[in-house]
Amino acid sequence: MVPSPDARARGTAALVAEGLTKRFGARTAFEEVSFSVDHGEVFGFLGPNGAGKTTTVRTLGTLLTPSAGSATVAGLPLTADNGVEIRRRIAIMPESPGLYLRLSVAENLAFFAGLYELPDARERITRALRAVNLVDRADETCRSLSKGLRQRVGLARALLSDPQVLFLDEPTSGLDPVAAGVVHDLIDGLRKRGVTIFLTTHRLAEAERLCDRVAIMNTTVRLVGRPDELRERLFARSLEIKTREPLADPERVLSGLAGVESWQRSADGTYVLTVTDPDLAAPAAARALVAADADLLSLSPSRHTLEDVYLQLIDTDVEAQTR
Ligand SMILES: Nc1ncnc2c1ncn2[C@@H]1O[C@H](COP(=O)(O)OP(=O)(O)OP(=O)(O)O)[C@@H](O)[C@H]1O
Repeated sequence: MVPSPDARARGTAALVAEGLTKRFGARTAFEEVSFSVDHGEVFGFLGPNGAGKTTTVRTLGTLLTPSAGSATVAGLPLTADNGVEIRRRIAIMPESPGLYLRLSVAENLAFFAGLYELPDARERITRALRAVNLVDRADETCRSLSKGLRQRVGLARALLSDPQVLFLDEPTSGLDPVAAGVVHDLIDGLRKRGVTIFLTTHRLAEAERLCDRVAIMNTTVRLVGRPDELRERLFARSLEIKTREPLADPERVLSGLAGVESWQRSADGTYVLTVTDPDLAAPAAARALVAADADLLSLSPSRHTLEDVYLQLIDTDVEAQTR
């Protein structure tokens, strides 16, 4: 599971894409995609339908040949000559786990261990079943399993080869929140064991919970960073103030405060202060409100979610296209 010590020692990234592009005839699936993923990182790849996420996974996974650009996968340049060795070092869990429904869980895993020509198949299958908490379901046919359990068998299949880099394409697609939560916990467990994970998802809360960094993708990579970094980069910092009654003279109370650039009142009556320095602005605002005899209900920094960041970027793209 853990990347080979020599790869770590060389300080190579687990995954690098530089100007990677894939076209199908006149249609561009993705273009000029560049990013780098560190060993042991969980890297989220977010984007709307048709953004090129699955095609990127298939290209990095050596199933498609790029039209332009270059990449390094699990320490090896992505070339036709390296295809076999790259496939030995990685695993891809596609959106649909691709199991033989008439075979049992263990039979499926044995079949794939044979297909991948893996040594010590029996131990690997036991380890993979343990990793996804399915030891006691090993003899059940996959047909009899729920979608969530089949997804876990798919994950066990991907883990058979002890991959250095694991590509998870929409791993919780179609799962209910409880089943999705189980998959999240399993992904957390893999991260703790040092597996590098490249995760495509539509679920922004999932990316926020699981990923060290995310790339927001819409044919090309629009933004890469930690979720909190992206929030800061895209949104001005602000403070939200709720009072029991509207302020009689808000301009007098809120303008000119230390660390505050401007203020406005939102439709629900909250005062939103755009701030340059929250450490100065929050106490200054609290003092001013007390001095004005206002009944202060709450004063807190505005919380933007990764979903806000995503929608802001994707909306900008839609606007640009319709202009
Ligand atoms: N084999 C193919 N031949 C032609 N076009 C393709 C092929 N595979 C993908 N495409 C096109 O490439 C674009 C990107 O598709 P891709 O499936 O990678 O997007 P995605 O971000 O994974 O979308 P979704 O979230 O809906 O799965 C789409 O316009 C798609 O129609």
